[in-house]
Amino acid sequence: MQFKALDIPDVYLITPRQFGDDRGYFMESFRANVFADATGVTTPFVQDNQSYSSQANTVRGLHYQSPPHAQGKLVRCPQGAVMDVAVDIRTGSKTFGQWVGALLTADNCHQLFVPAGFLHGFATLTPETYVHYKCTDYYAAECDGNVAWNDPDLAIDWGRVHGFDASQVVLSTKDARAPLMKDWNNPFT
Ligand SMILES: Cc1cn([C@H]2C[C@H](O)[C@@H](COP(=O)(O)OP(=O)(O)O[C@H]3O[C@@H](C)C(=O)[C@@H](O)[C@H]3O)O2)c(=O)[nH]c1=O
Repeated sequence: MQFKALDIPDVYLITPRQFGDDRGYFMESFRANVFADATGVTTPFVQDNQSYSSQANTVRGLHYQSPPHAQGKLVRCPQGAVMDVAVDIRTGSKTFGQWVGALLTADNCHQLFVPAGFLHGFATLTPETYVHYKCTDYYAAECDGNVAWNDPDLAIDWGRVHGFDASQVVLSTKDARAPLMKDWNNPFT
């Protein structure tokens, strides 16, 4: 399993090792000791989530849970393809307000680790897309929050070269009403 730190420290792109044969392949998709050694994150993952999006150009995000229930997330795409994005909202961070993204597909088996203190979101690049992620804290509705996926101050590229079409975006009602960063109170002080 390979871990590559991205341009924002603490965000990792993870490539599991595949053992291929005539049947297909086997891989370990998560291993706690290897993950902790590579990232230094020892907070256990306590909840697994899966979402299914029927259409391409669906954006879920940008989401966070505020302290004391902030979540680190280990994200993968077992069917289809997504552009997965992490935005640094850690007050005082040198990379505050910056984003990194990774193409996660069922074929490349890549995973993105998004630490606590980040906004997280993804755009589906294919119909019939599943996203699975492990979380380091339980869902807490009262700590749930979001920021607009298309905030011009963030200027996120949701995967235009991979076919993402912003004019066709599919959003939840909640995400369509999300505030801009400049109008939002950051709970990560
Ligand atoms: C996230 C979550 C939602 N729910 C419920 C609340 C709501 O009624 C329903 C759908 O929730 P949402 O619309 O927030 O689902 P969704 O837009 O898919 O939200 C997710 O987006 C990605 C990008 C993340 O990073 C996740 O943490 C989560 O915020 O599911 C849970 O019961 N447990 C959970 O852990």
